[in-house]
Amino acid sequence: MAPTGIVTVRDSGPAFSRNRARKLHRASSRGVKRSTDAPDNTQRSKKRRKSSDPTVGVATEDVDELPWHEVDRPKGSGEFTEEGGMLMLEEVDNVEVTYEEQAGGRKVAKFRVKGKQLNKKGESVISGISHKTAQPSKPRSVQPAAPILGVEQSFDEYLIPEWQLFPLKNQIKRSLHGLGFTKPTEIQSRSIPIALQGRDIIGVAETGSGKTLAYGLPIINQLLVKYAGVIPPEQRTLSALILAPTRELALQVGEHLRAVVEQVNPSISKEGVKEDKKGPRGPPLISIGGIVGGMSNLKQRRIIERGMDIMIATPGRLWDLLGEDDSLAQQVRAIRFLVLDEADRMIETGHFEELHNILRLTRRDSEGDAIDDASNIAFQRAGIEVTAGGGSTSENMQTFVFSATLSRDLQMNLKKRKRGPPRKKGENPPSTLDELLERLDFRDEQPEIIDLTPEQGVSHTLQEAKLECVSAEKDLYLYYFLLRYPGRSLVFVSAIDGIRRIVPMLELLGVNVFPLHSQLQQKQRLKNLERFKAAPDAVLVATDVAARGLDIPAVEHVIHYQIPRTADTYIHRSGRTARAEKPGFSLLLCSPDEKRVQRALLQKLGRATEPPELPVEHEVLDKLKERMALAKKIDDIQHKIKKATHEKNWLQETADALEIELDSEDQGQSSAKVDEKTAAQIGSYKAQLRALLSERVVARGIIAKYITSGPQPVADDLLASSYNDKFVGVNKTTATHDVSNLATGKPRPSGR
Ligand SMILES: Nc1ncnc2c1ncn2[C@@H]1O[C@H](COP(=O)(O)OP(=O)(O)OP(=O)(O)O)[C@@H](O)[C@H]1O
Repeated sequence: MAPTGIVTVRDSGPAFSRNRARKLHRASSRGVKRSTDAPDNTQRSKKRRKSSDPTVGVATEDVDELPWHEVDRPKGSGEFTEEGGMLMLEEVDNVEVTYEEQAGGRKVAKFRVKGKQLNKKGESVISGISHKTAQPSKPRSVQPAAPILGVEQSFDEYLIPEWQLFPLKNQIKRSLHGLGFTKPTEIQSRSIPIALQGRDIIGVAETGSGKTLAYGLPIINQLLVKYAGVIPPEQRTLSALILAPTRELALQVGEHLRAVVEQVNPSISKEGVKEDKKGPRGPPLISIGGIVGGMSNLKQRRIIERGMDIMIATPGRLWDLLGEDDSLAQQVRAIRFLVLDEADRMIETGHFEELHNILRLTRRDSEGDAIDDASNIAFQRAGIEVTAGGGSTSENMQTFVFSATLSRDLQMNLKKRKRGPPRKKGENPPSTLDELLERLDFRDEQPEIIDLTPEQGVSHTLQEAKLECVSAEKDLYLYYFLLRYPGRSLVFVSAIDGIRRIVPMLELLGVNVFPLHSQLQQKQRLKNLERFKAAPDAVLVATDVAARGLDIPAVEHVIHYQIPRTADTYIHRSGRTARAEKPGFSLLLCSPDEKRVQRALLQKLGRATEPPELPVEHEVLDKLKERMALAKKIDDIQHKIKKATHEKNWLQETADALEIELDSEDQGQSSAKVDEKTAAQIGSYKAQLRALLSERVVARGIIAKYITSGPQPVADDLLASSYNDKFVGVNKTTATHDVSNLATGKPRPSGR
């Protein structure tokens, strides 16, 4: 009698339940066994369970020929005795299961042992039996690469049914499933089919709506098609150039695309066989590289020499490198995909010229030369040899322009430009962005414009609010907010000086805070971002360098410490939270002197009403004033010391350079005395602050000593941990909750 067992899968889905085992047993005349490497357990088991459905069946022929081996029976398995029960448990490694559709829509599973050589008929050979596999697209000599690269592995579409209709390679679908992206976002479902048809796209959709994969998946798909059945060369030539406005964004886009690619292609050995993650690593199937400012030149040269399929670059650094490397310039000319991510921001970052020159490399014809004498000079200066209209640009290059904020005017202009007469020579374009887009040589007669701009400009899952306070108290309100609503918070300020003041002060107050601005070294910028991402309660104080595109998981709050200069900046800053359908909160701190700017901002955003005011527990706020005053005193003194030390160093350096001796007065003996006194003062302030920070702030009406009595006994709440950790007598609530309750007129839930 053939042994009875369980078919299950090691790497996906839970083990079979007892019930399921019984049903499986019924579904197969020979009994079922346990496989440990089939990819799609859950759905497959569903099909088996539905075996009464005539269109779904499982071919079990030859199953017994697979190299099964017995494994220990789990404890309690003897209970499965009804209907014959489970007598033994077996498993098998490295078996791939594919489904073949047969007449009448019946699906039949075929089994193949991975890594086995194909015979002459393209069949894999195992234990003396043959199983048909799909043929590689071109007949090829037998080589180990074929089973992995030549044959697209099966993927059970039912695992992510909402991606089923998208003609993407199975590898991508498997990866989307692995990443948990079970359905496309709206911008993805609108863009991907069009991009796969070879069309150009201008896509506008709210922040955090998945624009990166909207353009990224079609690019990866095309590369998978290109490499199907072929071992990619060690040295790649560039297929896609993605331009992004900031270093962080460029690196993040790279990580995002790499996550999709790596899920399915851990690595390819020199022989083309897919290796285990722990095994020897060869070149990746799709190579993605980043070229950004602030990275070592040597490292970037290495990346370029190694070659890549997809390059993500900031325009400034790429233009520098193009000047040094003719072959790179030639590769850029021949790219298959050009992407401008956050196109509108790129022209704000002062890299318009570089961007414009890079775009010119991708133009097919000499039309651009009439508008472009200046860039001819730039090319000569940079030492780049470009023959206008030269034949090496690709005819089928696709262009994707994406942002959360491309004005409707601009989109209209783009349409008109294609239909209407060309602009006369000497006539200025309506805006810098229009001018930029004019440099784009869309191969498409009429690029597809997908405009999903939300009416409010910001993500539909964002709760907005404002808090009016005088400038001098913004620090206090900020500190209050961070304690009152713990969670990952991103604070935007308009100038680096503000960061230099706010960060040390919050540090003194015990807040886990990090700075991010353009004057920090690149390494430090990335390190701070990583630290911010790692701690759930961390605070990042940043300039608008962090406003665009950064996808930091679970940012709960965005605080505009100063009113942003433009509506777009407000939208992008606020878009660092409420991403991928998650809720988020944005708070505008507004002082009386900013009121006019705030009104103008709201008008630009098309808002008829102001955002609701965040309710504040004033009695708690008052109690924070003492802490804040001490922190300010300490910070002021430390700042003065730093400044004095800096001046002293400068004096000494100048004296050294002039080869003169400083007398004792110059050397600042008196300042040493001041230092001692000051150090004592700082010590005393710090001790006071420490004492205050060690106590929890107690709201009015609470008698902390008598938590079980008094006008408001709080013991029950403390036991239930429903209180805010930092404030006794104030309930744990979210800012979104408090503001929306206020808007609906419900009683305030927080505090008492
Ligand atoms: N189909 C999907 N399902 C679930 N999450 C997704 C999906 N596609 C992308 N995401 C996730 O959504 C988040 C936002 O994606 P992305 O950074 O591409 O947004 P964006 O539209 O470019 O935002 P921004 O305008 O701010 O740059 C990312 O964390 C990404 O991993």
